[in-house]
Amino acid sequence: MDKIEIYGGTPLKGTVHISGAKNAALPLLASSILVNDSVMFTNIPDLVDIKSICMLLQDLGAKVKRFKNSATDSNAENSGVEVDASSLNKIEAEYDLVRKMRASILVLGPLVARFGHARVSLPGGCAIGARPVDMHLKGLEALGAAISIEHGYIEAKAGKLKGNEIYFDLPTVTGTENLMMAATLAEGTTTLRNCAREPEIVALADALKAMGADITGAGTAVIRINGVNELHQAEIKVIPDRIEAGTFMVAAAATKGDVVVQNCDPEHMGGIINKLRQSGVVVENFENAVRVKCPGTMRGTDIKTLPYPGFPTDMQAQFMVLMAIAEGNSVIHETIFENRFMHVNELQRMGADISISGGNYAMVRGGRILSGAPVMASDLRASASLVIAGLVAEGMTTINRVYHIDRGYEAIEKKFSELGAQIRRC
Ligand SMILES: CC(=O)N[C@H]1[C@@H](OP(=O)(O)OP(=O)(O)OC[C@H]2O[C@@H](n3ccc(=O)[nH]c3=O)[C@H](O)[C@@H]2O)O[C@H](CO)[C@@H](O)[C@@H]1O
Ligand SMILES: C=C(OP(=O)(O)O)C(=O)O
Repeated sequence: MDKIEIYGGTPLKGTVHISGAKNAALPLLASSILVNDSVMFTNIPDLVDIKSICMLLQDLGAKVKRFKNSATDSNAENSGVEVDASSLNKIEAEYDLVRKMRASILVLGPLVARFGHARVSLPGGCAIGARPVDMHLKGLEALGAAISIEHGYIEAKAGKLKGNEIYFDLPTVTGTENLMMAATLAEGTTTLRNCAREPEIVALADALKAMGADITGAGTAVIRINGVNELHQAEIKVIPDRIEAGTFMVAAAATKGDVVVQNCDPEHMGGIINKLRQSGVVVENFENAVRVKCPGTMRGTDIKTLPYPGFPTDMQAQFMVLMAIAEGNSVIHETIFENRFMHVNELQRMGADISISGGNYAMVRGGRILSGAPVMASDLRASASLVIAGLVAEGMTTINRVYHIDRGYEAIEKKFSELGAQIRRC
């Protein structure tokens, strides 16, 4: 099993190029199921999760081709994917493919919308929490699908889906995406209320519109979809990964470096930039880039994870490292997932002073000097936090189980090496 070794203490310096967003690319690739033709996607990151969804689409019968698109992308290697779902001939997403990645649930809405029938393995929980899909299922029922759960599979049957009013109890990202995709081919109008407002949802709505869908309101709490009979060919470019960008920004600040994070959208990163500035980090915004420097002492600042545009839960673990070394105390309140502090024990092994209270509060006593240690990655963003801790720590850190990181960070060692870090995979 791969490990990452880091010899810490070097301030990061230079420019890093951000890849396409995993959490935008996954629903986009799933949306190709809605089209009885081919759809071309560019700026697709080279990640294990992308391979997983491509394998799932292929297993359903779609033709999936990876290609390079050096004309539009800076990371030309493997950056394009063409999906032709006209040959799709299976409506069952099997357990062996779904268990690799929760986001496989995103094929449910498109399959029912196009074929009136889908069988998708229940994705189950994961290291960060239970992660139910009840709102996805209630929404599909409201559109007229009969849902049953048997033998670990969700079965959804419908004639043609019919537009309806759907109110989400909580703003769910993949739930909003699944229902938005399902409603594009439903008869009549669907109104989704209390929607998630993440940039990835706007990106999906824009892509569906380019394919011929009639959608308004994406990025607000109310999305309206007038169903159309069919969608058509399109070429879609994936938006930059705001979480990858945020991870490099935190790493730059934590190592007291000076880094230009290129190919990102500062508009999507307000929550992250705000907290960095409150901690005393200098962040300059440009049109498609930010520059992060940390000339002086960093201060602890309290953080509460919230749905977008609030501070993202996917940046909580990385920020905790910054708070552990900043002067003063801070409280980190995780409100989205019930079990997203798995990195705390590992950070403590490196010298961080953190205690958990009430299950979802972490009290971080800052001003600590971290020291390298062997640590274990438990999930994707926990792995990223351990990489940042390793970059800051004195001496050698070895991160085990780094397969988690390959789900969501393209060429992470290469990108950090190019900024001067002493990091290698072994
Ligand atoms: C592939 C992808 O885009 N993943 C992101 C997506 O996950 P994902 O879409 O799974 O997360 P949700 O937005 O659905 O989860 C938000 C909250 O709603 C709850 N919930 C969700 C659905 C449901 O049917 N019932 C229910 O109770 C969840 O347990 C959680 O407490 O948004 C999360 C929150 O920003 C991010 O951390 C993930 O990186
Ligand atoms: C939790 C994440 O992803 P997923 O929803 O695919 O598990 C993430 O990207 O941090």
